[in-house]
Amino acid sequence: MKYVSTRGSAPALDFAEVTLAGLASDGGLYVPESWPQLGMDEIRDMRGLPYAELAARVMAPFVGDSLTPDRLRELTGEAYSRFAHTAVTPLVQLDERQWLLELFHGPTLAFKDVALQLLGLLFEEFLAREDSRLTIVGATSGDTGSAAIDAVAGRDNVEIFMLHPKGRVSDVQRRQMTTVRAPNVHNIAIEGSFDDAQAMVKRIFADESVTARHRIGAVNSINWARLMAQVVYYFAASLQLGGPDRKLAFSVPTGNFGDVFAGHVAARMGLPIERLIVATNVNDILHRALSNGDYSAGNVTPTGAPSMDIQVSSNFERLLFDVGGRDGVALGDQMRGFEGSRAMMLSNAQREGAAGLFASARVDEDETAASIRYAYENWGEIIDPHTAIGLHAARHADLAPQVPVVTLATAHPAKFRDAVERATGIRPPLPNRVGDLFAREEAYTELSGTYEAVRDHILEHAA
Ligand SMILES: Cc1ncc(COP(=O)(O)O)c(C=O)c1O
Ligand SMILES: N[C@@H](CCOP(=O)(O)O)C(=O)O
Repeated sequence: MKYVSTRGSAPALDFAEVTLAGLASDGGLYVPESWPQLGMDEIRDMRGLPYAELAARVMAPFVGDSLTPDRLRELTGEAYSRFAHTAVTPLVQLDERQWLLELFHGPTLAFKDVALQLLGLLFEEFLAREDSRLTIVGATSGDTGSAAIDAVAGRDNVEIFMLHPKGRVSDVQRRQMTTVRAPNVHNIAIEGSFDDAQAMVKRIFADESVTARHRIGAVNSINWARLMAQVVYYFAASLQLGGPDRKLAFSVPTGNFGDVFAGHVAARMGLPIERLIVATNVNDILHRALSNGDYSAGNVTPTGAPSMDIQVSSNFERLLFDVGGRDGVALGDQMRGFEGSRAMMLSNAQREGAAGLFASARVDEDETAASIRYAYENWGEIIDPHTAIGLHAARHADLAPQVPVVTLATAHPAKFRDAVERATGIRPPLPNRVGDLFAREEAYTELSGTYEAVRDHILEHAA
């Protein structure tokens, strides 16, 4: 399997290379040069497999020759051994139609663990082969940071610099990052938004003063391996609810468009999916883009679902590439135009290509709180604000009544205790697996929002 850049001019790479590269050298994102196809019988045969085994089966075509099937199975077995639920991503039925796919049973309580527990192992595996080191630079609106740090803390051949927007993540999220004491972990709080942090990360990849001295790697969903691992739970949910012989819809709380793009990949591989509902908060660039083609980024508005306080959604570029004719050169021009003006209109081909599978909804702060309350009062379920946005969109989706709708429950409610308590009066306790989070000392560096300050800090502290 080879991977090509969405901007058409970076070299094609294999899976091991793409995992270590993160971002393509032309500023684009890597995607498989074609989608592996699974037949209906092949998908049916996967029913009943343990999650780690299912993961190895679904991912095998993407991994290609980079790992033997046995080694891939060993790594998925190890990656999912730390989850607190034997199903890894269990389904919970809410009523005859609505379901939750709980993705927060990993060590740091959000869906990011599903991919990052594996990515940490993949880094170790591929770096060992080259006797090489990786300097990871990442941006987080709260959840990727802790999941990535958990996955790489203490490993010899990687170090991680994680940027979060100061004051814009929950106290639990911040502490899950800043209380990890390992010599290879560096937390940085910047003035600004997640978009600012993500733009700096992309600039680091293109900055020769850094890349000449350090091999830079990515843990954000710009890294293809992140998305690949997220494809698996679409199969897991579908197989439990009658797939591939019954179509499901998925409602996905969306920020950087990684999670829902993984659903698009599952559909491209042959999994029958009725609809992917892109649920945004008031930072609604994706809802505008999908409903009227207007992809223009305003300033980020802080909300009670801070992990989705994102305007520039990296993985949307992957969708535009895939549904808009896979013309990397043209898309490169379009994306560079967007980077200059922060605005663009989708082409007709891009809009029509997306319309086949995607729908979208914008959910405001009052609706989010009402959705948390609704889940509690009607089903006794305590859900976090991100999940609540997905559930609101699921309940109001325009779908045939017989189609089951699975909302991706992306974070544990305890990560956003204040918002949940405001909506329900109940303060969800932190699960034991996060330990004495509030007794541990925090350590992080605060930097101004300038690129130079961040770059110089990395150059000064990278081993
Ligand atoms: C809890 C939670 N829900 C939803 C999202 C949105 O996921 P994505 O960025 O893959 O669209 C994020 C992070 O982005 C998140 O942390
Ligand atoms: N919500 C994310 C934002 C980064 O998204 P990623 O999936 O590209 O890593 C976070 O919590 O950090």
